[in-house]
Amino acid sequence: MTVNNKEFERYIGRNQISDRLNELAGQIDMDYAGKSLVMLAVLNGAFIFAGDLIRLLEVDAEVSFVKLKSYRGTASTGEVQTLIGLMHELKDREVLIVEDIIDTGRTMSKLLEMVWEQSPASVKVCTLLVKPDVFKNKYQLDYVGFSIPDKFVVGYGLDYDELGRQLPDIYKIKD
Ligand SMILES: O=P(O)(O)OC[C@H]1O[C@H](OP(=O)(O)OP(=O)(O)O)[C@H](O)[C@@H]1O
Ligand SMILES: Nc1nc2[nH]cnc2c(=O)[nH]1
Repeated sequence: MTVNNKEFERYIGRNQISDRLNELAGQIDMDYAGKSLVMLAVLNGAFIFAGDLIRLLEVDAEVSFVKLKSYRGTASTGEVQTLIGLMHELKDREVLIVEDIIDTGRTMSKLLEMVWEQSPASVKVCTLLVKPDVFKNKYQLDYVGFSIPDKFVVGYGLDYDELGRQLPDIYKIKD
């Protein structure tokens, strides 16, 4: 499979993603039983994951978005830009941040600071993917779909220079 002239191979299939989402939704429903949450999804990459996950939840869930950007091509720029900031009243709310991937952890670190400034009742992080060799457990991740090696991935919302987001499976770059 080619995206923008780079070769990728299938890595996590749609059925595996779907099974894992059901498990994550079950855990979230249990943890937030009797409460309502605000799902804060990080654009662009998390739009598909957040859309699929929210439809599996039984607890009351509002949805809100921020748009942050740090990647260019297949590498982090080291700088996290806020393209759309927080729009939702988060004071005293139970906030569940939803990301497609945590790599260096810089994007999430910046977002956690932005969210805690709003005095929410609680903040938890749900990410579909994490690269533990890069992230090195810098802070707590409450819900993780899959831990993956330090390889660039696309599909299921994740892009390579904006292409590949529409792929239903997740692909990793060929060595
Ligand atoms: O842990 P980090 O090293 O900060 O990387 C993770 C971030 O990188 C990706 O976003 P990207 O900057 O590619 O923007 P996009 O979501 O619009 O594709 C991804 O969606 C995360 O937000
Ligand atoms: N598409 C994509 N975006 C990322 N952002 C941080 N890591 C990655 C990755 O492996 N793939």
